[in-house]
Amino acid sequence: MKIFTSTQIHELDKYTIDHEPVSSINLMERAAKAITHCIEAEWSNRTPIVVFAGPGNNGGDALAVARLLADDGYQVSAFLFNIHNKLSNDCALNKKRLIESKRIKQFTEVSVNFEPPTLTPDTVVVDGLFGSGLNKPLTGGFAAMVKYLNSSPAKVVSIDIPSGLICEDNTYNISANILKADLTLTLQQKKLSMLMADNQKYLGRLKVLDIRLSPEYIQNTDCRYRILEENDIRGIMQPRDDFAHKGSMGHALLIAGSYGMAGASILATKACLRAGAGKVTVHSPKRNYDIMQISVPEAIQQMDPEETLFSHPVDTEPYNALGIGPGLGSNETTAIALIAQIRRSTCPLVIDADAINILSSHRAWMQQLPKDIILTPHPKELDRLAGTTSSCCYERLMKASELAERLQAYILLKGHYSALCLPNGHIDFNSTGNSGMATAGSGDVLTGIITALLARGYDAPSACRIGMYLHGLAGDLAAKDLGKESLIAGDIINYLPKAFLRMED
Ligand SMILES: NC(=O)C1=CN([C@@H]2O[C@H](COP(=O)(O)OP(=O)(O)OC[C@H]3O[C@@H](n4cnc5c(N)ncnc54)[C@H](O)[C@@H]3O)[C@@H](O)[C@H]2O)[C@@H](O)CC1
Ligand SMILES: [K+]
Repeated sequence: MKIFTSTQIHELDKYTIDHEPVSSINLMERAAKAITHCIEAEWSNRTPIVVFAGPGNNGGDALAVARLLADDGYQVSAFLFNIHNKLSNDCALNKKRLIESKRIKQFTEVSVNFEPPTLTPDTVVVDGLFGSGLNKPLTGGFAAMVKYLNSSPAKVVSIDIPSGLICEDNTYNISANILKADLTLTLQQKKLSMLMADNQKYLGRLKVLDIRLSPEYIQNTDCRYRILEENDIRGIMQPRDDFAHKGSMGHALLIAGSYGMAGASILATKACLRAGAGKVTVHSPKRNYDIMQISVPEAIQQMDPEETLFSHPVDTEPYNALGIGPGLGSNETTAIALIAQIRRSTCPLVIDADAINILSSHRAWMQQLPKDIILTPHPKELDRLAGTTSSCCYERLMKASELAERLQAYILLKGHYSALCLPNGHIDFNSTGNSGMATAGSGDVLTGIITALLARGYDAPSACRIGMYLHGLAGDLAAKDLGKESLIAGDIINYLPKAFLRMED
C-alpha cells in the first residue's frame, strides 16, 4: 500500500474528481457515508452526537456526517468554527444542506465566542476540525479546543486524522495541542504520521475507509513511502528449485557471539538455517566451541584464535553472504577486526548490533563501508550511529533515510512498522510483527534470516523486504498460539517454517 503525502492526497482527490468523474461534493458525500456507516455500526441512535467542524473539507465531511446521522434519527449538535469568515466551497455547501435538512437538534456557527457544550461520558464527539490540509501545529483557540476535548469524558471519533496531527512531520508539534481520538477513520490510506510509534496515542483504534479514489492515480504515481503487504512479498519470493542441493542454496557466514554471549550467535545461526540457507558457517571465539556444537549441530564451526572474542578477520571467498554483529561485544581488538573484516569482505554484508555500536564509536570508518551494505539498527543504535538524540520518530526516520542515501546502504530501522530506508531515499514499512517480539534476541533472529536470504541469492532490497516480513509473520503466528507476553526469540525461529508455508499457499 502506497503512503501518499498530504500534497499527493490533494492531487489524488483532484484527479479522482476530474477522471472518474465525480463532483467534489459527491466525493465528500461518499466519504461522509462511509464515516457515518462506521459510527452507526459502533453506537446506537440513542447516543448523543456532538460534531465539531473546521473551515476546510474536513469540516465539510463532518457537516455531511452530522446531516446523515440526524437523518438516521441520532440527536446531533454541530458546531462550525468559521473564525475567518471563509469556508471551503464544499464545507459551505454542506453547511447549507445541514441547515436545510432541519433534522439537526442544534447548529451553531462560531465566529468569535465559543460556549463549550457539556460533554458527558456517553457522548460521541465527531472531530472534523482539521484533516490532511493541516500544515502547521494548532495554536490559540483551536489548541484550547483540543485541550478541552482531551480533558472531556466523551468518546472522540476523528475524521481522516486526529485534529492537530500533521500527516507527515510532527517534530515541532505540541502534544497537548493534538486531539486524542478513541477511533480514527482515515480515508483511503494511512498517513505517514500514523506509522510512527510516538503518534499512536492520538489515533485510538485506526480504521482505513476505502472511498474509491482513482486506482489509476494510485497505481501510476511514484511514492516515497509504502507499506509492504503479503502480495508485495509473494511477488519477490522465488520458489525453491526442485533440483536444489546444499551447494546451490547458498553458504552463509555468521560472525557472532563473544564469550558469555553465545546465545546471540545460536539464535542467528538457527534462524539462518531455518531461513533456508544451504550451509551455515558460524565463526565464534574458542571458548564457545562446545555450546555452539551442541546447540546447532547443523552448522559448521569456525573458531577464532582468541578464547573470548572475535579478533581475526576471515576470508569470505567461500561464502555468499556475511552477517556480523550479534553478541560480538565492543572490545577494541574486535573493533579493529571488524573494520578489517568489512574491508576484505567480497560478499554481501549485514551489519547488526555490536557491529553497529562499534561503527558508532569509530564514525570515520563509516566512509569505508561498501555500497549496498545492510545495517539493521534498533532506534537507540540508529541514534548512536547517526549522532542524534531525538525522541521524535519522524526525525529519526529522516536521519536513517539520509544516512542510507549518503552511504548508498540499506538501513533497516527496527520497530513496530520496521522501516527499510533505501539508497534512493524511498522507505518501505513492514506490516507484520507485534509487541511480543520486543524481546532480547529478536534482532539476532532477523540478522540470521536476512543473511540466509542474501546467501540464497536474493539482492539486498529483496532480502531485507522478505526478511523483515517473514520475521514479523513468524512472530505473529507464534503470538497467536502462545500469546505476546511470553514470546521469546526462539519462538520466532520455531514459527519461521510456518511463516514460509503461509507464503507458499
Ligand atoms: N483527499 C481526499 O481524498 C478527500 C478529502 N476529504 C476531506 O478533506 C480533508 C482535507 O481538506 P482540506 O484540504 O480542505 O484541509 P482541512 O480541512 O484539513 O483544513 C484546511 C484548512 O485549515 C487551514 N489550516 C491549516 N493549518 C492550520 C492551522 N495550523 N491552524 C488553523 N488553520 C489551519 C487551511 O488554511 C484551510 O483553511 C481531508 O482530511 C478529508 O477529511 C473528503 O472530503 C473526501 C476526499
Ligand atoms: K479531523
